[in-house]
Amino acid sequence: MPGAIIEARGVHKHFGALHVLKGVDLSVAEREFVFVIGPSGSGKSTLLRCLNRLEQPSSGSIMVDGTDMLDVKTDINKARQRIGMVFQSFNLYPHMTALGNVSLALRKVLGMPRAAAEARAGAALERVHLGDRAGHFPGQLSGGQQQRVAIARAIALEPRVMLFDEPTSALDPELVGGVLQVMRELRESGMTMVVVSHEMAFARAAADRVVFMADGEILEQGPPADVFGAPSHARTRAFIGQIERH
Ligand SMILES: Nc1ncnc2c1ncn2[C@@H]1O[C@H](COP(=O)(O)OP(=O)(O)OP(=O)(O)O)[C@@H](O)[C@H]1O
Repeated sequence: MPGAIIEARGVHKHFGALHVLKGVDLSVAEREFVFVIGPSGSGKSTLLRCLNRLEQPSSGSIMVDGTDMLDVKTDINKARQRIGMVFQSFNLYPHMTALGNVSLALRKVLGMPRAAAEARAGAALERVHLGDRAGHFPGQLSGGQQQRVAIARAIALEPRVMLFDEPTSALDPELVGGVLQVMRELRESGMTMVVVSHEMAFARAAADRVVFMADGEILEQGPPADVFGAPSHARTRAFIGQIERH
């Protein structure tokens, strides 16, 4: 794909005898919002984790922002600085404030001096609408607010792409909306995003492209209106039908 910022080709991943990714090709254009859906165990998280090499693919090629993620000569920590990731669990330090958590990442990863790191961390917290919670500890924040701190921590590093792995799955339903709103705003600001999530209404409303995975393969993909409205594959139809009955 011309202008792709993520280009994964023929990615296979085995965990022992388990063949989890079976030759996945995924290209993501700059500023594109790609939403990956599919049944549990289909390999969605593994694919996402291969993109920033949290998992080492068994074979294939992965280029992100011009960097060969699988080349042994690639400085993987440096490459990962340009790939923000948000997980289901927030992974915040409980003894540090929201500002402390975000600025620590800047100091550790970018080596920024404390004052500059705190200024940038404060701006990132503003972007996730937590400017007034900068001095709060994680235990004083709701799950949704903690996840927004985790998003602030990722965007403060000014990544070129953001990966989200089930970012709202651990949240009570009433806290999901605030996190999705922040993701929507991030997308509107032009961030390239790949999201694995079961938030189908959000996928319909906000994604540029929906990718349906089953059994380690991409079975179909396209604009949300097509994938949800007129899925071409029986497995997609079954999956969407099942989700919508719930
Ligand atoms: N580190 C690992 N070691 C062994 N098996 C793993 C590992 N990580 C994932 N798997 C297996 O790989 C398969 C795909 O898992 P993955 O988490 O990628 O699926 P998923 O589509 O994201 O599912 P879910 O929606 O349930 O998160 C599953 O069978 C899982 O048990």
